[in-house]
Parts: sequence; structure tokens; C-alpha cells
Amino acid sequence: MQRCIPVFLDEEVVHQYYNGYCNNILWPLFHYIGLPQEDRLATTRSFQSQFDAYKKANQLFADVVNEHYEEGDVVWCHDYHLMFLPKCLKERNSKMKVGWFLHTPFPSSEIHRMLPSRLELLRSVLAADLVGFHTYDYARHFVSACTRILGLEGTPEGVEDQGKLTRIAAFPVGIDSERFIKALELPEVQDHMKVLKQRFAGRKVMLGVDRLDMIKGIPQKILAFEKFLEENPNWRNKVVLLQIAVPTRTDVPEYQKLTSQVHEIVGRINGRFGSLTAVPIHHLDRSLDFHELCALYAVTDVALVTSLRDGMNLVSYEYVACQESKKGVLILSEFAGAAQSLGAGAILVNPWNVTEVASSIGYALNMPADEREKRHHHNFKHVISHTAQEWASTFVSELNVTIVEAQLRTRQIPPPLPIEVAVDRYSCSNNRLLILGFNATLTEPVDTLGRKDSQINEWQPKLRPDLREPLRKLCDDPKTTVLVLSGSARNVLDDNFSDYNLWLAAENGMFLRVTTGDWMTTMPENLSMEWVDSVKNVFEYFTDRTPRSQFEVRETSLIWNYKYSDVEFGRLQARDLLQHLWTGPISNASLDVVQGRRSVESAAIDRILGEIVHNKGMKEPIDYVLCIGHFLTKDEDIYTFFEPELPSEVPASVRPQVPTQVRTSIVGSRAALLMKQNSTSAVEQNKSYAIDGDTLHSMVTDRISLQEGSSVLDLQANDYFSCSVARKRSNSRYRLQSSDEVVTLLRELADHR
Ligand SMILES: O=P(O)(O)OC[C@H]1O[C@H](O[C@H]2O[C@H](CO)[C@@H](O)[C@H](O)[C@H]2O)[C@H](O)[C@@H](O)[C@@H]1O
Ligand SMILES: O=c1ccn([C@@H]2O[C@H](COP(=O)(O)OP(=O)(O)O)[C@@H](O)[C@H]2O)c(=O)[nH]1
Repeated sequence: MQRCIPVFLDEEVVHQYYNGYCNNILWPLFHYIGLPQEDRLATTRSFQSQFDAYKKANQLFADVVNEHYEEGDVVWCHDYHLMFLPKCLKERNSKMKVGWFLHTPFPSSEIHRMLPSRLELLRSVLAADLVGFHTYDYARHFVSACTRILGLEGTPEGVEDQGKLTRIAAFPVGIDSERFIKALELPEVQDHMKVLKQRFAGRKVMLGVDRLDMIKGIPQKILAFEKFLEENPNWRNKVVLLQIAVPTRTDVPEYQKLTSQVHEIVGRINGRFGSLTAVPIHHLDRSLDFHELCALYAVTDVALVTSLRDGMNLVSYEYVACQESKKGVLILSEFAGAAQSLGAGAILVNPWNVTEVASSIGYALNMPADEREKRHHHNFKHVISHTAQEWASTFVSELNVTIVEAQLRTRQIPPPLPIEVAVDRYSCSNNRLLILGFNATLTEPVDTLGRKDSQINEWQPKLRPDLREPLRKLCDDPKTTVLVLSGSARNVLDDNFSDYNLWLAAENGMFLRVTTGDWMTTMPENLSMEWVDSVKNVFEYFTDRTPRSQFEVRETSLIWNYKYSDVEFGRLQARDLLQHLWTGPISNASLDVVQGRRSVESAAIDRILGEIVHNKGMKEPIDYVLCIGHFLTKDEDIYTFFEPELPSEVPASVRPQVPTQVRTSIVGSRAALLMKQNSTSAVEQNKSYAIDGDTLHSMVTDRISLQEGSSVLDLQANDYFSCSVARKRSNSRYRLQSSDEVVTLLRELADHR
């Protein structure tokens, strides 16, 4: 064999892996046949050992790849046999370019859910950079399995997990059409054609070419042909079905049973409709060589493809490629991937509906020449322009593009915070700002409190006792301003921080308070709150009808949260809810609808900064910022807000004008819908604006200058420390592993010399 490197598997692994897990579990499941039942129950017991063999075999493939891999190589994993391979490869080398393509259908997530190893398989496929399917439907099913089963976020581009995007797309395979078209000119093919024409002279020939697999619907095809003969006695001696049934997976008992079943039906029908000189069905239990196959494709009148499920079905493409002169008719199952590309020219059928298939056979046999020509033309154009070569090069170039894009987009794994440096720079600075997140930053780690993300409970965060002392010291340092920025409500922050001299920003900055003063709302005075009751009604209505969704009334906002609901249903309901709001209670109100993906914190920080500078009467610019937190991905913009290269002042001439009106942004979040009153800063009451990062930025920079022309920030790159806590990937410059490390850091800052 040339340019191939074998992977050797021992016999027991092959049995458990290939016959067992691949062909007795995954293949039937992916083709909607389901998991073993009744006589296949033994498989259920041996499921785990088969899965272990599957992983082992995949690891062996990975070992061989690793042995031969050179930097820059692209590794393209194929099919359900190798779903574990992307993970094995990436674990060893995260920089390897890995693609994975599935040749079979990917079933509805309801089917995939049944698989005991459903999580592991999805996760390992997601390790790839690009995941491809034959059709958009299969890709959609896969994304849906990832959102429903793994709880990940599906985006139009793929599936996102902790800032890492796996791109998911459809790449319909094609054939090497030139090879088939050219083969028809070869003398050996011409010879075969001559023989076949003579053999079937005076009769129309219908062709079936399939592996003898239950998913190909061979018994259903033969039964439909029987029905056609039954109902059309005039055709009985004028048509023949030539069925090539290529033996496959002959070690698997189900395939052995299928062979006997097909033989039995063929024998019965031939006995019923055959004569001394001819039989209606020619059934061959063997494969043909390429030239014989091309000749058959070229001389037959109708191709009958009745797959119950089929990833693509290349036979239908090959038939079309060989029919330029005869313009035969293709009857094609709507359950084959090919139906999506050849649907325009083929007669599409539901193979389970024997009556429909029988009447389609009649329609095809009687089809006038001009209609045959038109239909063939459609399909031929597709087959010659969507070739296997084009498919492969599209996938590979897409994989390369995906990797470049991912590098730009993926949140990196930041290095550990250099605590010594952070403390050292802190010591040298004169006006410091410490922005501290609350949950999982100043509190105990979330997990040790037994709280699971998927559970709804009344857990209330509490400041870690070992942080009290360092926090107090920091708050009492005149050169330091401490701000606790949290999504929590005001009472939670009051309970924890009232005794400290610091700033509190509750509900993601909707409320602001220096602990020596009162809470400031961002609400303008004399606001009409007439909208609240009617919006509440709408929210209540949807809460009742969306299991596990929650509705919360806060002072300036109403929140409908569907993060614990079924992801897709929640999204649909959210969309519907919005429609109700726009057309009803809020059509004339001065309100924003903020969807959870919006970055409320980063918008608020501008305003907060302004308030602090004003309130403290700062004379010197802030020259040190430490921003640490366990912020949600959506709120991570806070880390980049302070990056010194960002312009800190936006000229008035380029500020966007935002009208005071209802705004929305559909970002496809599963988190929450937040309705809030259009808000203005307490010191900027004349302006009303919508929560929008850019707009807020320009508005606040308007008012947070210390004096004419000088900026509130004088931050050098090495005096800015953004740091995520307990997150692997982040936009922050640094990371701390846990709130334990936050304790260490704050202690050292507090005790600095
Ligand atoms: O190796 P076998 O057990 O004999 O099986 C042959 C192949 O069957 C499957 O083919 C799929 O890929 C085709 C091309 O993408 C597609 O048209 C068809 O619908 C699928 O069934 C299987 O996925 C391959 O791995 C096997 O080699
Ligand atoms: O005697 C035969 C019959 C079929 N085929 C080839 O088997 C493939 C079948 O592919 P398809 O996508 O239709 O279904 P699969 O068998 O892969 O599920 C086609 O390329 C056929 O040309 C073959 O090589 N010899």
C-alpha cells in the first residue's frame, strides 16, 4: 500500500471495537435503529467493555498519528469509528490542527441521548477545531445535542465551551465525477454495456446498488416492486429489478439475518411473477468491479435508492454521472443525505411507504423524455460541480481558516498573577483602584458550598472570614479606593460590607454606594413606572408556562431568568416574550430590554468611575488598577476596559447619538432577560441613555476628567493587573486559581511596605 500507514489492532479489540461498539451500537443508533433490544440485549451488558475497546483503538490511532506528525500537518479524522480521536490528539498536542467529519447521519439529540457514553463522545469530538457533516440537519442535530446534553452554548458558527469555539458546518461530499464519465469511453466498459443491453433487450431495467445493510431499505424496496407488479400486470414481463447487494459486516448476526430475509422475499416474488424464461428480480450477493458497475449505471432506466437513513449515498451520484446519454430517472429516499442535493431532479420517496414507492416506480417508467432530460440536467450539473476533490479541499481550507480565526477569538489561558510584581507596583503608586468581584472571589469557592450550577437554591454569598482583616487595611489606606462590583442585590452587599470603607456596586452597577453614604440609583427622578404592572403580567404569564424559569422584581428592573429551563424552549419563550412586550406594554415606555449576554458591568464601570472621581474629589489621576473577579464570560469586557492602549477620551464629534427609546439586542443568550428603566447617572440627570457599552463610554468620559484636558487615568501597562479567579480561559491578563489565592494576594497588598 502506498502513502498509507497501517494501525494494527489485535483481534479481540477489533471484535469489541469494530463489530461491537462501531457497528452494533453507533451505526444502528446514528441511523435511528436504536440501541440493542431483545436478542441484542447481550450487547447492553458488554457495553462498557466495548466502549473501552473503542477508546483503546482510538488511542492506538492517535499513537500512530503522533509518531508521524510533523508541525503544521493537518489531521482529518473520519467517521463514527474515530469519535474519540480528536480528544486523544489534542490532549497530547493542543496546537495540532484537527478536523473530524461524520459520513453517517447525526441523529436527533433525543436519539443520541440514549447512548450511555453520550457525554464523552460529544466532548471528544468537540476537541476538534472543525467538525463537519454531510447536511445542515445533521450539523443542527449535533449542536442541539451539545446544548441539551452538555449544556453548552450553540452559536451560528458552532459550539462554545469556556471561550473555546468548535466550528460546526455542513460539507456535502461528492464523487470523482470525471472518473465515471471517462470510464464510459473505455472499451471494457463498452463491452459490458453491449452484453447488458442484449441480455435485457425489450425490458426496462431498474437498478439497485447497496451494501446489504438494514439501513439501505432493501426489503422495503423489493416489497414496493412487488406491489408495483401486483397493480400493473401489463409491466410484469417488461421490467426487471437488478439488485446488487454487496455483502458487508458479515460477522454481525443482524447482517446475517438480513441476508436470509432478503433471499426469502426475492425467492417468493420470483416464484410469484417469474416465468420459465425470465424472473422479475435479479439479485446478486456480491460486489462488482468498477467497469461492470459503470456499465450498469449507464444502461439502466431507473435507479431505485430506498435507504431508511443514509449519510449521503454516493450510488445516486454515480448513477447520475453515468446517465448523460440515457437520462434515466433517479428515485431517491428522502432520508438519504443526497436528497438535499439531488432533490430537484430526483423523485423523492418515503421508503417506508410502499404504496408511494410503487407508484413512483410507475411514474418513473412512464416519464416522458423531456421531463427525464430536465430532471437529469439538474442533477448532472450538481454532481459535476460538487466533486469529492472540491469537498476535501473545502474542508481542509476551512479547517485552516478556522484555526486562524480561533487564535484571534479564543480566550487564552492567562499566566498566573505575579503576586510579587503586583504588590511591588502597588507600593510605588499613589492613587490606586481595586475592583473586586464578589462571588467566588471574596467568598468561599462555589463548589465547597455544595451549590451546583444546575440547581436552583437560595444560597447567599458570604465574605470569607480570613479576608476581613486584609480588606479592612486596604479600605483604610488613603491612597487606595476599593470597589466591590457584583451582580448581587444591595442587601447582600450591605450585609457583608457595611462595616468597611469602600464602594459597592450592586446589580451589576445599577446601584452604587460609598459605605459612608446612601445607595444611588441610576434612575432619573420623576420617572413614570406605569409600565411595571403590565410588564409583570407578561413575565408572570411566561414564568407559569416555562418550567424552571424564574421571575424577580428588583427596584429598577424586572428579570426573567430561564437559565434553568430547557435551553431551546427557554430561548423560544424568550423570543415570544419579547414580541409580547414590544407590541404591548412597552411600546411607548422609555425602557431597555437587556438580554443576558450584554455586558452590563463594562458599561457600568464608566459611570462608577465617574462617581468615585467626583465624590472623592480626586486631584491626582489613578495610576494603579487591580481588577479581579470570577466574572461571567459575557461580563469579561471589564478586563479590557482599562487596557491602557484604549483611548480614554472620545471626541464629542464622534460620539454616537442614541435616542431615548426602546432598544433591544438579540444575542442569543440563555441567561436572562432584564428589563430596566432607562437610566442616567445621578450627576447627569438631564441625559437619558440606553445601556450600551459605546454610548456609556462616550457619555462618561465627558464628565470624568479631573480638569480641562487631563484624564482621570494615568495608567502604564505594568500598573494594570486584570486577573480572573477560578477560570481557565479568560480575557484577563492573569489568573488566580481560587479565592484562596485572592486571600494571599490581598494580605500581601495590605501588608506592603
Ligand atoms: O466498511 P464497510 O463496513 O463496508 O462500510 C462502508 C462505508 O459505509 C459508510 O459510508 C458512509 O459514507 C458515505 C460517503 O460519505 C456516505 O455516502 C454513506 O451514506 C455512509 O453510509 C461508513 O460511514 C464508512 O465508514 C464505511 O466505509
Ligand atoms: O459492487 C460494488 C457496489 C458499490 N460499490 C461502491 O460502494 C459505494 C457505496 O457508497 P454509498 O455512499 O452509496 O453507501 P455506503 O455503502 O458507503 O453506505 C459507492 O461508491 C459504490 O461505487 C462498489 O465499489 N462495488
